[in-house]
Amino acid sequence: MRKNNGGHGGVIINISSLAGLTPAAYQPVYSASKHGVIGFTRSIAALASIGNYGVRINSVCPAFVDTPLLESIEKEENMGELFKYKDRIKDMMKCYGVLDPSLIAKGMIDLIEDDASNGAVMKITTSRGIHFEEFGVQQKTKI
Ligand SMILES: NC(=O)C1=CN([C@@H]2O[C@H](COP(=O)(O)OP(=O)(O)OC[C@H]3O[C@@H](n4cnc5c(N)ncnc54)[C@H](O)[C@@H]3O)[C@@H](O)[C@H]2O)C=CC1
Ligand SMILES: CCCCC/C=C\C=C\C(=O)C/C=C\C/C=C\CCCC(=O)O
Repeated sequence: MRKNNGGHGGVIINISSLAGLTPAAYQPVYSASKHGVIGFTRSIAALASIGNYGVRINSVCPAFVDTPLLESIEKEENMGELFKYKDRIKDMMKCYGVLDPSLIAKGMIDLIEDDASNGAVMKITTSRGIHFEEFGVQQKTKI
């Protein structure tokens, strides 16, 4: 895929979560993995820019989305000792709302079409729709 390796370039979008930017008390391991996705995305995006890969790498961080994943909290085998908190997670879904998957698709198309976005961290919530996390260190670099 890398232009400097015989490829044609392109766009990679890594799927993180709002739980990759905020603490998630009832999903600590999930949250840690999603924080890792963001760190990896931003780092490899910086390398892609330095190395002239012609590949843009971005990440998307949705809040709750209406998919079968949300049903996973109903199973003790998934939640382990945190199963006792499942009603608190359901309360959060009621409080913040649940996004339609079509909005995540729109956000991803926006990232594909925006050739100025590399290393961007897109957030998608019911309250603010599609928007971006701002970091102190430059997050977007043109490729
Ligand atoms: N649904 C939500 O509220 C949110 C989901 N996300 C993220 O979005 C991504 C997609 O999640 P959903 O569509 O909601 O989940 P989902 O559970 O509805 O779909 C996940 C899909 O991944 C497939 N899959 C699982 N393990 C796999 C493997 N080892 N190799 C290949 N395919 C595998 C499953 O068969 C399933 O089709 C995940 O990374 C999730 O963490 C992020 C924020 C919110
Ligand atoms: C084994 C546990 C995995 C369970 C995964 C289930 C759901 C995953 C959901 C998410 O990734 C969404 C994460 C966090 C949303 C948190 C808060 C929403 C705040 C919204 C807002 O500020 O408007």
